[in-house]
Amino acid sequence: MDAIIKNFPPHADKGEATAEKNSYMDKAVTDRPSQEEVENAVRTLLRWTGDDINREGLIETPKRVAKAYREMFSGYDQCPAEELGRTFEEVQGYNDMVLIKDISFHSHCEHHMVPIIGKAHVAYLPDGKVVGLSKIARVVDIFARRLQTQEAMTAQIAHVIQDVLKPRGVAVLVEAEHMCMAMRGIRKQGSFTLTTTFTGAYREDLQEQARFMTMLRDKHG
Ligand SMILES: Nc1nc2c(ncn2[C@@H]2O[C@H](COP(=O)(O)OP(=O)(O)OP(=O)(O)O)[C@@H](O)[C@H]2O)c(=O)[nH]1
Ligand SMILES: [Zn+2]
Repeated sequence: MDAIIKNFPPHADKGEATAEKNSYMDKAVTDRPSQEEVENAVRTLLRWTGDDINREGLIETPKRVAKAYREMFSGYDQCPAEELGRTFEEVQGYNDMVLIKDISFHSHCEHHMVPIIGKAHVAYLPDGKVVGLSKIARVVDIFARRLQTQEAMTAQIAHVIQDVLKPRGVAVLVEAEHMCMAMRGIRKQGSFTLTTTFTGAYREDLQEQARFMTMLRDKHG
């Protein structure tokens, strides 16, 4: 496990980016500003809205926003691989699909820093060992609490489960609404984006893929 958990700044490459350097499994070492700096930055954004930063209702806002950001972006302080470290082998030889549906998440798009609201559906085909169900949801949350594109988040969830748990295959389907498309820009409410990543048997065997999709669809009736 130690070999997998590495620490380095996620954007610190000096023109020599490698897949390893940008590993989705890392606990990022961040270069955070001071409390004073971040509160000043929020004041600048408040001025950018056109509001009066000195009115009573906004006095504490910079502090609140700084605190909210630490919570909403807490995924940078956590390592998804670590969550998958504890596994169970006593499952009576169970080796069929484990599917966790409807894992709700809130993320933020890396382009506009506004919410992405959606659900992830994650399945894997065990190879002798399973992981606690909540750990899969924790992995989704960790990646969601970073700035994201939906495509990257979908791939990251699938690949970390594949790399750490080493099941026969992983299937991830993410469905989400992007507030940057609903609240601004094109302003399309209710449009959902679906993304999938399949690894191992799910990628190679179309029947396994179809079974995953059927089990998801069955739930929706
Ligand atoms: N592929 C992908 N695109 C995303 C995601 N989240 C937001 N976007 C898109 O990122 C694009 C950024 O486009 P730009 O033209 O650079 O920025 P913009 O002028 O704000 O774009 P508009 O939203 O079209 O006004 C937009 O088309 C967004 O819809 C995502 O998770 N995946
Ligand atoms: Zn966006």
